[in-house]
Amino acid sequence: MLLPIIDISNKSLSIEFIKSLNLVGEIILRISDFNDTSLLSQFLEKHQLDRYWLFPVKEIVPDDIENIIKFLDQGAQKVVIPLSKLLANDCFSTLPSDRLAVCLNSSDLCDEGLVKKLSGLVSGYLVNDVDLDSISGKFFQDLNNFIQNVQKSTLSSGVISNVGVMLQQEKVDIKYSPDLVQKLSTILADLVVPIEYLTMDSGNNLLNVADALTCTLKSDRPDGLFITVVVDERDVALGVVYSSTESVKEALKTRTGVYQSRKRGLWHKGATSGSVQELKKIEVDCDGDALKFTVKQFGSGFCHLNTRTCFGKSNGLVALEETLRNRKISAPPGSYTQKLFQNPDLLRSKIMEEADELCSADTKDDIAWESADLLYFALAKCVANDVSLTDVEAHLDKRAKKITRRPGNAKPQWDVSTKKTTEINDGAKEKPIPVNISCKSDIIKMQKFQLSEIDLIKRTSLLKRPIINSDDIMARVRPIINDVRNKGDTALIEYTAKFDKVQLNTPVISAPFPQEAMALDDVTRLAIDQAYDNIYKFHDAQYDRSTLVVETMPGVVCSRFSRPIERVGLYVPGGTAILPSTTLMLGIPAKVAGCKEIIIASPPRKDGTVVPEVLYVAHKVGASKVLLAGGAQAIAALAYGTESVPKVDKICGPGNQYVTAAKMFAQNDSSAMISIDMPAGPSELLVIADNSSIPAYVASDLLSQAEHGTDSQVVLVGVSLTVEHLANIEREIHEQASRLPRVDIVRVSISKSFILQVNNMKEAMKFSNDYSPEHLILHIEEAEKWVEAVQNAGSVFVGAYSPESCGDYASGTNHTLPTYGYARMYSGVNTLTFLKHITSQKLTKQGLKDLGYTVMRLAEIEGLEAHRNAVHVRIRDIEND
Ligand SMILES: NC(=O)c1ccc[n+]([C@@H]2O[C@H](COP(=O)([O-])OP(=O)(O)OC[C@H]3O[C@@H](n4cnc5c(N)ncnc54)[C@H](O)[C@@H]3O)[C@@H](O)[C@H]2O)c1
Ligand SMILES: N[C@H](CO)Cc1c[nH]c[nH+]1
Repeated sequence: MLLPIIDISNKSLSIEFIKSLNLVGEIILRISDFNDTSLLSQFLEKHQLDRYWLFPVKEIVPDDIENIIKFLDQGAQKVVIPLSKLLANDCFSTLPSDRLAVCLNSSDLCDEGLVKKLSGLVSGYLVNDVDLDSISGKFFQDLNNFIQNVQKSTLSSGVISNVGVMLQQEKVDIKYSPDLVQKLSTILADLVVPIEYLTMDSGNNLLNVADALTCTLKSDRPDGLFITVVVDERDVALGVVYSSTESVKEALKTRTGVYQSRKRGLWHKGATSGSVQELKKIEVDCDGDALKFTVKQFGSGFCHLNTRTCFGKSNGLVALEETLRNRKISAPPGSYTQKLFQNPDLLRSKIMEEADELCSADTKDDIAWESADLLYFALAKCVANDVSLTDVEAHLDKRAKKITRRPGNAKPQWDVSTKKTTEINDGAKEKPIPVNISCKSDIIKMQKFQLSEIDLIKRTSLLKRPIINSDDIMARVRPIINDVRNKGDTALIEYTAKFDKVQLNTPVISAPFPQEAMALDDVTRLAIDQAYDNIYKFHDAQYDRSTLVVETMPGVVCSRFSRPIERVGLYVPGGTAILPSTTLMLGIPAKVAGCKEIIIASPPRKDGTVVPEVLYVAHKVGASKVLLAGGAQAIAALAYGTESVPKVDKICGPGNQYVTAAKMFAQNDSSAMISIDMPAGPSELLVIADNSSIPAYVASDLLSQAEHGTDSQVVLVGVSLTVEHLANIEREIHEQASRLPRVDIVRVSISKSFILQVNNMKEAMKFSNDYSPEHLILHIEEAEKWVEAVQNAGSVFVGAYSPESCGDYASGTNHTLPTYGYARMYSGVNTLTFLKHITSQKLTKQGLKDLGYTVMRLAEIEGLEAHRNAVHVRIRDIEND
């Protein structure tokens, strides 16, 4: 759409105008002194900008990133770096890609490899110096291709990239028109417009901001109005209204809630009732047919019924804040809340008491309960001092933009830790670590061993996985299985309520699944479809549909043909992560094999529904039912059947210890008559890396498995790594881990994992084969050559550009693989997992005659006379013929 650009040294800028501009999106700020933050600080304070990019003039972008971090910490959404600098310096890759943009020339768009080089580095692209006349020619096509490649390359990252087009400024008659904005928006490009060319009114050669906003919108109403959702600063929906270009113009000019009434024309919200609105933001929805106005609502509320919203009462923290505010104004006699307002000492004591109780809580319920208590008293403190939830959230949002984290150590009086790890790298001064989520200060690191320094006992212990107390787990699983066998659906529903905290009416959804329950956005659907195609291709190629025919001797023909296993149950874990990918990995080979009935089981979401992505895949693979249950209860239902779940012949899929134990139990129970794929457990990975490896890649691979669960185990086998190289890998592990949303899981799994230094590749391979990892990644020179030496592993990833994530999701191989060392004797899930083979034979008279004496002699040796006789009666006839 529109990306306004402002030179902050320009003294004649209107504060009001810039504030209005910021309501419709981010603004690019041109700065000419990168070392002086004061000019920028003054500018930001004066104009109260909260959404902006920084675009330093070319010469001043420093190679060292300290200053960039400083600006990002200060709140810049993105910093723009010239292409040459970005590619020349590795250090930019340590910054989050959603906070960097690159400045390119139009000629760079034709460089085919560029998008790949920039992917994962930046999320904004400014195409500089574009000739206005070229926009309708070849440039437009190049730009379109470039943008499509950018979108494809960021498909799975969830980061949305902006591409802005900056026109050459030399032309005096330059005209920024809504048509131009509209044309670029058709290929998802934004027009960068210097503020001097923008207006909130009208003017010669000036572009009206509201026109630029609404020209990209489409209305599906005959009156051409745009549906507008109005939300408060906490994103709570207040109501739905309509806007026109005129009303948006007025709203931007006045920075208040102005809409278009279908009956009364322009509608200044609150003009008569006093319930006015201060406009905070206007956004366009993803497909350009609706607007969202974020407002600060004054007065009794948004609704004509004098309630805050048109959708009834609020709940949760919003409702609590409202109640506390009301109590502050007038409270019923004896109100405890008012007592708190009047007695700050009591309030202080309660906050301390509840914080202490929260620290001691350890079950899910207790933690939720104690957190609720603490939030109540914390909010009472806020309301007593006129601090709103919005004020609190503004701080959180500001902190979320910071990419360096504070050490986060507790003050001495609260510090209960035994080890005080405040220094990094043996005493080196702690340098800022780009991270935006965690305040924990401990270094995230793996244990370290040197093969030449450990004895055989230690080596053997390193090969073992953490011990699971199977008696204990079995004791928990057995009653669950028995209950499901005896009480069927009722038990399933009870256990889902107990473990997954969801009360279901029915535990099963049958095909055809409702379209709305598997509705996905285009990007997600495309990603799943592409993964589906690759996985299908690879698994289809595994299926040899021909019959094997061998004439073992003249007249003796043996053959073998395959048949699908008819009814299969596929378990898709869902405890800590949603796993549509596992649905693909199990469902596709079952479909390729031709299984008649595919039933997918997965724990339901908190609202009792199935993750739409999982349901979409279930639909694609032709599943007949989805069972909304997890754990041992789901496995029991599949193994024994219930009123609504048909019993299956084979159960496949990974899961936690309860799932694995239940699969093993059912497999050993002959009354269940069931087989399983393999005993798959917590994810694991072994990386072999030498000095040619790229530390950031090695670390990223280790973390990609460590994030699965606290029980995941990752191993790095270092081949003669130099001290410096190993330190780089360790630093990357810490820095990248600290930035992960699942840092708390990683902190535990990484601390249980280890690095083993060995002297050469032979030692490394020997250790890896003995360990038999689920995944093996080779970050070594001539990696391909070493694949031959792999004896035991679930799946191998060869070279720097084969991250395990590709195999986890979309390259084509399967990700349900043997763990726990079972790669010594099991294969991962594949098409054969869902097939069985039947053999047949046909002997001619002559064939039987020639083989008969051998068979009769062998039967004689075993003393099985009936066997011998079955041949004898025939041979006798043949010989008498
Ligand atoms: N090898 C692979 O291909 C692969 C792929 C994905 C995930 N995984 C692994 O699968 C596992 C997924 O585990 P998860 O927990 O996230 O999901 P899950 O679906 O396996 O388990 C969740 C279920 O566990 C049951 N449960 C939880 N606490 C229980 C208790 N105290 N007693 C009895 N039952 C209980 C509940 O019924 C819940 O629905 C992880 O270990 C992960 O590493 C492996
Ligand atoms: N790495 C897992 C197998 O161990 C599979 C997976 C699912 N989602 C992401 N990865």
